[in-house]
Amino acid sequence: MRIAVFVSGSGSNLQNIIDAVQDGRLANVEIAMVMADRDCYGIVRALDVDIPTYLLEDRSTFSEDADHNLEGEDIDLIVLAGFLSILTPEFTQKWEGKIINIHPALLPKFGGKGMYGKQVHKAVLESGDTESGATVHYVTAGVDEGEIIVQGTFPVEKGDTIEDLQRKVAEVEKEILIEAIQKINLGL
Ligand SMILES: Nc1nc2c(c(=O)[nH]1)N[C@@H](CN(C=O)c1ccc(C(=O)N[C@@H](CCC(=O)O)C(=O)O)cc1)CN2
Ligand SMILES: NCC(=O)N[C@@H]1O[C@H](COP(=O)([O-])[O-])[C@@H](O)[C@H]1O
Repeated sequence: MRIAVFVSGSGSNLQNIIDAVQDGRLANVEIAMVMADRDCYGIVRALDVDIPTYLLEDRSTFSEDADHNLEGEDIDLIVLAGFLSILTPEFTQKWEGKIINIHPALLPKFGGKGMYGKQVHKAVLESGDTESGATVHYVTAGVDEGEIIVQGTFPVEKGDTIEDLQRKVAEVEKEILIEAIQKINLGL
């Protein structure tokens, strides 16, 4: 299975996929390309292992530019990994059922436009919820509205900070993203 990974940030989820391919947890999966909508450390991680990488900085045309780069590459799955731009309806329609995203909360709670990174953790803490987690879902034109594939949970403890949630989310994401990709890879 050939996958393309879209990034905007540190690329910890991309690194997790790279590691899983290299150690055999993701057998017969190839990261064919990485595309970024801004200069970010995710690009460094991709270049370190010689993955073809594209920096598409014009946000107004990212979906169109990304689609152009995907043409003829036989991509089976697009993974949004810490990706922060909203893809156009045209793009999500063309690639329907082939785009997944990882979100740092238990959707459908704490999702939608404006809900990314620390904003999500802040909202979870302010809600008083005693459980949170992360979600891998299919991507549609709406933001964070697609069918849920896998979720993982952790307890939110009294006194937890945004940084505590970031750490706990990262641990759960390491598991569920690989589980989701493998599930799709196996046609389950
Ligand atoms: N069409 C879709 N595009 C994207 C989806 C999706 O479900 N449908 N998921 C997001 C990922 N995401 C949450 O998991 C998310 C990312 C970004 C935002 C957001 O509000 N972004 C800001 C801009 C932030 C920036 O560029 O620094 C905005 O659009 O105003 C919300 C949710 C990826 N794309
Ligand atoms: N709504 C999108 C969103 O908030 N994505 C979140 O960005 C973080 C950094 O990812 P990274 O380290 O892989 O770049 C991850 O926790 C991911 O869930």
